[in-house]
Amino acid sequence: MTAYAIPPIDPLRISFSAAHGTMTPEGPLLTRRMSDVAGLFADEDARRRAADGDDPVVYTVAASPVPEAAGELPQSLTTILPGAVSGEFHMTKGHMHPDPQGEIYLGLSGRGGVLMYDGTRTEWIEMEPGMIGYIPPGWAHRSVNVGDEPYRFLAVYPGSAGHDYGWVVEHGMGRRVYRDGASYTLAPFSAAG
Ligand SMILES: O=P(O)(O)OC[C@H]1O[C@](O)(CO)[C@@H](O)[C@@H]1O
Repeated sequence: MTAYAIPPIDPLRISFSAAHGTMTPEGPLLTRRMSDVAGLFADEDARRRAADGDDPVVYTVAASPVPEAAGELPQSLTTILPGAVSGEFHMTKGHMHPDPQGEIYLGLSGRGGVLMYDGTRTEWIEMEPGMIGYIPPGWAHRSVNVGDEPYRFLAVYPGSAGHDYGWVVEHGMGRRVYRDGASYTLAPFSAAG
């Protein structure tokens, strides 16, 4: 199956591969390449050059068939490929839940983090295999790969939470995450340009 199931759905046994980022049974698979993330990185010219070049995959999201519908608890595996644009690490677009509800991430492989922003305060949670990152209601969230291998995590979230990407475009995310030697540093947020 490569689509969400239609409620009401039966109880499901879902297996996932931390090594391959797949779910069985499968739901929708989303692939975001450099050409899909205009305006995401601070250095938009460098992003455009990468998109016009080999247009690398920035991240994929493999969902189970559990639908994004009220009352359901969908899950997905996100894999952020290693890399950076002018030193700024690969990341997800980031969004706010228009229906303010929490979400959990479970780190599966690689090194990453969750950047959260509520419009005033910024929080950063380092993620690694075996770590749960909790995103409370009212916090926009973006995941970042700060390592040199794919960073993968399981997300579980309320099906009616929704994805508001416009909020992040309007308010930013508080910080940007840059390579700093073998580690990383959080810099003040700047608009893409
Ligand atoms: O929707 P974005 O910000 O591109 O990021 C994808 C993330 O959002 C989710 O779809 C749900 O929060 C996750 O499965 C995934 O990690």
